[in-house]
Amino acid sequence: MEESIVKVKHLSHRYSVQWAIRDINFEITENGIYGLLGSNGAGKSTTMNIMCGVLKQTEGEVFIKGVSMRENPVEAKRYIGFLPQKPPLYNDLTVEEFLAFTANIRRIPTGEVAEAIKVVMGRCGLSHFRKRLVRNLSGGYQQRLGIAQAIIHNPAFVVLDEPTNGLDPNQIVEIRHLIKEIAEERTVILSTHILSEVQATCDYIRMIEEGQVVFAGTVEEFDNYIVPNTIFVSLASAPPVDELKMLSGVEDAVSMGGMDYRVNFSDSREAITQIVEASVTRNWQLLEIRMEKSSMDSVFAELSAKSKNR
Ligand SMILES: Nc1ncnc2c1ncn2[C@@H]1O[C@H](COP(=O)(O)OP(=O)(O)OP(=O)(O)O)[C@@H](O)[C@H]1O
Repeated sequence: MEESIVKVKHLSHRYSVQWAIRDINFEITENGIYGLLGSNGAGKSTTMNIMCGVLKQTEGEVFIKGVSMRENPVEAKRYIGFLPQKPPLYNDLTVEEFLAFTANIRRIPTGEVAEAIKVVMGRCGLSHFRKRLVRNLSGGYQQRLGIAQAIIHNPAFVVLDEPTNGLDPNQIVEIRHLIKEIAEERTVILSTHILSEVQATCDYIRMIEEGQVVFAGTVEEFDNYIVPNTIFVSLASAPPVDELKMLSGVEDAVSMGGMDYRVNFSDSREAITQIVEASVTRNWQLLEIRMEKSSMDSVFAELSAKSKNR
């Protein structure tokens, strides 16, 4: 049996009267970068805080490497590195001092602290700034330090809550690069409400909306979830849609109003060839033909609407 890295079972949480998350279930058994995607207030931070043991759930269980976070929090937390939405940095310490403080909290044996700091500063590109006060680091380097404190004890599982939030475009690229590097050796789960973030960084997606998981799969599956690959066709002299449906390679066609059609195909090359040929011989006056891949944004909008209509 594959070893479970993290298992979330029937997780629900209520702040006073309102449920923030309701019956969240998932299991991660393979390394990779997992995106927890959802709009603001969807329940991402609540889920991450519970997974990392900084918030106690109302119902359900979280297991990290088979260890219950509720029953054995100290042991479960050994396997986790966590960068909360607001990085827990101390402005008046230098980078090195802050990492020494973190190493202590993480119970790294005294004799191993210096080496652990050196390794993590190298990994996160912080070595040049070891003597700099945290307050004097740029936003991007503060985030690097936030990631460094999350991995200093070499955890198998790293949780990053909105790791690129508030960074400028260059810093975002650098942090994404760093996340990919640290994920080479471990499982990373990151939250974001930005679709392009998931596309650029993640292998898998869990989408959460109004406290419930509405999608779980690979980024590619997510992209194709609602609308399968189709062909968009625009014909100035629009024929009845049935004529398109009769063409070989075409499985179905719908009129989108005016001159536009969406065509489902069994064979894309055959369908395109047939449409182009027919538009010449039957004088349909082809204006445009292109493959359509559902955009992440449209999938996101549809999934959000679906979860609201449930
Ligand atoms: N401490 C709290 N007390 C009461 N309600 C809270 C608290 N923290 C979060 N909530 C509510 O719980 C719901 C989920 O919030 P959560 O912060 O988990 O969402 P999120 O997906 O991380 O959103 P964001 O991207 O805005 O941080 C929201 O409706 C939020 O208002």
